[in-house]
Amino acid sequence: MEDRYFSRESQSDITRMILSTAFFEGLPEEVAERATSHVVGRSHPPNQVILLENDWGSSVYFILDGWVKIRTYNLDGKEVTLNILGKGELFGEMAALDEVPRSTDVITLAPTMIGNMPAQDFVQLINTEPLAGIRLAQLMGRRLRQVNRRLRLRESDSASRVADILLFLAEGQGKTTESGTTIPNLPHRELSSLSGLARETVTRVLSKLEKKGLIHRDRDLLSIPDVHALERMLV
Ligand SMILES: Nc1ncnc2c1ncn2[C@@H]1O[C@@H]2COP(=O)(O)O[C@H]2[C@H]1O
Repeated sequence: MEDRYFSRESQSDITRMILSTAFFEGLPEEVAERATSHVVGRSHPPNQVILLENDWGSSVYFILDGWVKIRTYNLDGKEVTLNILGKGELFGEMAALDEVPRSTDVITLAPTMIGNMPAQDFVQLINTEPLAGIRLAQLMGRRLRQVNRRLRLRESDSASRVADILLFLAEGQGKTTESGTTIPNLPHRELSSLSGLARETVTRVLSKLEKKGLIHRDRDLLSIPDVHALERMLV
């Protein structure tokens, strides 16, 4: 699939989608509209590199649809998935705020639509709108909590570690419906890389969780009827 810039006519859709993300919730309309006035929407095929570790860049990215993986490599050259971000999340804020190179690679995992905001507009927004600063601090706090929890569970059993991964996907992009919280039904190799467990182990644990009624799966979605029941597994 070719990259495709959205036509001018759909720019208002892009703006609407960005304004409906959690980051902009509660911000004065005129402030949010000014901040997003230079955003360019772009759709990407799966497995497209959006950012490369150590590159310099000048944009912050809002995921409008689809999902991306945050990837780095360990000293043996093995790929490590640090996180998977979905619709409504943003990335690229670290280099934008610190004026340092990108800290990781970011790659699409599915057809993904992304809004690119010039870093200077993002920084200006954070500088002038306290609520935007709080939203950013909340987002970074959530990501730090997730990393801490993953470190704490490093030596735990495989069921706790798979539950942790499902929970943090739910925290980032879960949608709550009547049947619980739903997240994308990601390929097991991605959950394996994210949890540090073998793919076969992930497959086995997911089947057990499904038998116990802790998750349900269909082709594209995985639903968690009771998030607290999964939380109780984190030992
Ligand atoms: N552990 C993580 N969880 C979620 N996002 C991350 C994590 N590490 C890096 N990122 C994002 O990946 C981006 C890579 O480019 P930046 O360093 O500009 O900003 C980074 C963050 O937005």
